[in-house]
Amino acid sequence: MVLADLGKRINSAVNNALSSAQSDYSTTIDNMLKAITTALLESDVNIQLVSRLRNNIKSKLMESKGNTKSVSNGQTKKLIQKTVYDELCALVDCNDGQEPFRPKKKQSNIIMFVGLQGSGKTTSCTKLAVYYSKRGFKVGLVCADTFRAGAFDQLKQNAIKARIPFYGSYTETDPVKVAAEGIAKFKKEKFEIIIVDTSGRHHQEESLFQEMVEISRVVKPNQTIMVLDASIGQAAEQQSKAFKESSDFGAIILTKMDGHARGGGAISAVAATNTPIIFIGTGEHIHDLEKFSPQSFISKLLGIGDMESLFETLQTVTNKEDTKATMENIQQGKFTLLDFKKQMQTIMKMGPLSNIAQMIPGMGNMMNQVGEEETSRSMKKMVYVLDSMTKEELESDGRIFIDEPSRMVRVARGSGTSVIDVEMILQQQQMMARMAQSVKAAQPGAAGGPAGNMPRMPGMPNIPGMPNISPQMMQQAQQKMRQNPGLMNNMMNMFGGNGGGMPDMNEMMKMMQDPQMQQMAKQFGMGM
Ligand SMILES: Nc1nc2c(ncn2[C@@H]2O[C@H](COP(=O)(O)OP(=O)(O)OP(=O)(O)O)[C@@H](O)[C@H]2O)c(=O)[nH]1
Repeated sequence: MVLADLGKRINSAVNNALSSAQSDYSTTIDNMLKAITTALLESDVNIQLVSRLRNNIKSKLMESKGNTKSVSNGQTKKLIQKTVYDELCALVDCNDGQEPFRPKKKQSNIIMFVGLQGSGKTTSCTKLAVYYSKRGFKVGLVCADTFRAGAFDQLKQNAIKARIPFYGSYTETDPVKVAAEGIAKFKKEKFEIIIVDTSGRHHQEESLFQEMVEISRVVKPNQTIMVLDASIGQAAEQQSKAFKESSDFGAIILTKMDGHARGGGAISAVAATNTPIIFIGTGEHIHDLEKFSPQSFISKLLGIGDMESLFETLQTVTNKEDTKATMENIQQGKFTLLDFKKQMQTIMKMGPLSNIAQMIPGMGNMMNQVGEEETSRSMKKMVYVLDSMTKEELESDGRIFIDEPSRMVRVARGSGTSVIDVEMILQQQQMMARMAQSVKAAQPGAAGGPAGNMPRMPGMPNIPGMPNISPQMMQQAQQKMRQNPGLMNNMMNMFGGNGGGMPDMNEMMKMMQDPQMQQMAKQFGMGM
């Protein structure tokens, strides 16, 4: 059973309880808890932890039961959902009360990795290097694994791919010496984060622990991270305890959380040892590293969406200047092809589409319908088309292509696509441009002129993965926006109109709960 199945089973246990025709409150709760605990045990979560969760949920729900005889009222339903959510968060919460490590700019922060061979150490070193490099740190990688032949080549290949400077040796056999040299070199060159990858062994051996102690003494790390393979499930607890005695690591990265049934078991087992899990590895790609927080993890598990992670990701990829320029255009009722290109690039920079979809409430389902590969292919094609346009074309409202259709042929040829592909992009951009006009019309004090005077492409086919919007739907949306300027303001804020150039997540959350917005989203084919 993979983690997504665990989420589904917990959800269905809760939903069954909420819609239960059973008149007895206590029996309904017992049935729900039975289904939840079975699902958790089958995900390799420790039996004592499961039993504690069960008792906590039961006692909290019985305590606040009051005169409730069944779960029929809305208040009780909310209480059940919240209690289950809180207790699941507590199950994976490994907060030991310490302030998390935060690297400081303009000084050398040394991070040392430890873990067994094959746990995903080298991969995670590169992922973390990319994570910090995207946040503006100068990062270097040191390979102090002289035990496994090929370890340096692996780190080197990863580092080159990720464009991270690296240090290692093909001839030196002393890992302590390589680590010291690498650190000295990067410190001299004023690197702000130096990540040291160390050797692993297949088993927890005395020689490995001794090596960790020696490297640690020389390296003097600001943070030591242990890498654990989540597929070992509950055994993660024992492994982390064994390492703790030799290398006093302060944080854990759990790898291979993608598609592994035992991930939930591993997280809860580690949480029980009170060592913070700081990231989880969710794939082999360098961007498949997610900051771990109990709330984010449980929200994603239950398909509620995870705005916290979305905001974090957006912060790293959004170019404030670009967002500001697009917002200025929208305020003037414009949305050029260049604005369109920037939006596409932002979405594509955010990493694998399935990861982004998971963060947005309801979007995961949409991706499931059309398929990630198809959606991703369509988006890439769009970028190729936009890349083949001239500056004049990009800065235009698209009319230029209708006046001179030969431009479409040229762009199609240049991008290796077809004229239909170019037309489809123009249609998408026009749709956004019409929305921008509605936004302008709905602004307080605006003349409120109709927003239908944009050029229209006849008979456009659907774009897989993109909502299919009819002119009627567009009109309805425009009307709703004009009727409700508050809604429009929320939308503006969401796209960065709140002055800081960044989406305002509070506004976004509020907006998602707005019944009108939800109705509109439904019309646009986007679940919320
Ligand atoms: N699916 C998945 N695979 C991962 C993840 N992290 C690492 N891997 C894969 O796990 C395998 C082992 O990863 P490495 O980074 O080589 O492991 P290591 O711990 O450095 O191993 P040694 O260098 O031998 O000590 C590789 O095939 C990685 O691509 C993850 O989060 N998800």
